[in-house]
Amino acid sequence: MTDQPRLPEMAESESELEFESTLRPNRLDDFIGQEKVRKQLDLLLRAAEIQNRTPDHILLAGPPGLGKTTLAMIVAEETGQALRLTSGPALQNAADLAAVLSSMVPGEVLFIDEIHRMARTAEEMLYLAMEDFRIDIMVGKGAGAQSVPLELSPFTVVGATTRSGLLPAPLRDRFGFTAHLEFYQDEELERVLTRTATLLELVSEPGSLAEIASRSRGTPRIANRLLRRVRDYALVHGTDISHEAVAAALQLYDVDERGLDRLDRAVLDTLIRRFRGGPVGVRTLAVTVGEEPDTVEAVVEPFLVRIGMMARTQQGRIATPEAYEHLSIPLPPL
Ligand SMILES: Nc1ncnc2c1ncn2[C@@H]1O[C@H](COP(=O)(O)OP(=O)(O)OP(=O)(O)O)[C@@H](O)[C@H]1O
Ligand SMILES: [Mg+2]
Repeated sequence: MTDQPRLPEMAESESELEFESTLRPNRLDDFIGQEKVRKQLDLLLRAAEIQNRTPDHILLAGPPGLGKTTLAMIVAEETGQALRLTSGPALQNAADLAAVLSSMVPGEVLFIDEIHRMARTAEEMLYLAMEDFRIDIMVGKGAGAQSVPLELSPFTVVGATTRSGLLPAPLRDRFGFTAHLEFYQDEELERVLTRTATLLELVSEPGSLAEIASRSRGTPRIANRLLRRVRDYALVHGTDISHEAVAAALQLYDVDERGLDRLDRAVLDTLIRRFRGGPVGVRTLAVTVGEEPDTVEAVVEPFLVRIGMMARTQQGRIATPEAYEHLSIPLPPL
């Protein structure tokens, strides 16, 4: 899916996807961090098990790389049900969704990634399916077209979105539970990296994984990616995952001490130099740096806001004094 908000710096390749899937925890207990969401999900799944019914529909919301797909797979694993994968962009009309729904087995977990990008007609069919486990299929064309009801076996929808604000309220309301994934603490990312290092049989100097964690923008996917680049460096230079390897590899890939990459810095630099620190709309910023607005909105902005270098105002985005300081640009006189 090329137009999905992409993490900057390194595009996803086939091997990247493989790498990610080998690192996905399969059980809720192995999922690191997100304490609250884990407890909420655990309760929901256990209650359903006791009552011997399919769990409520679950919406997973949050920025890319925080574990939405991983959690969807865990839901299937924990309930012992089959997982069916589809995505918003693949559901371009009601017929696409009808084809998926009519072929589901009872109890199945239907994972709809990027659910905010579904076609409107498919969305309307999904409301009905989620609520009543029933859809109306149109048979025939033109004046002779007829709507035929089709009963479905109960199933659980797990939707994932990086932009829950774009979901129409009626669709949002059909989910019994919405999990809001938060950025991870450095200490949690260090645990993610320790787990990855063990799986990849890497030897690391004390503190070096913490160093990578602190530059990973609160995101497990980025932490794992950076570790992979450091691993490359260590491999080529015949070292362990040392502090020196971390520093050298991250410098090579333009990741600075605070975890900002080239795109983050370009956005801040544009905001400060071209727009005099703002306020400016996030889309204008994106177009000016030549990046997809979705990427800037879903990936860059949340990170910069979180680390206090960008602020959102009614009029648009502004650069904070921390941003000037980080880029070594003098603050304008008041
Ligand atoms: N809590 C976690 N513990 C361990 N590993 C994690 C955790 N969350 C994510 N990961 C790892 O990070 C990678 C990205 O996670 P995942 O694909 O689930 O993110 P996502 O939220 O679906 O991202 P996107 O919005 O881009 O689809 C995976 O390889 C997964 O192994
Ligand atoms: Mg995903």
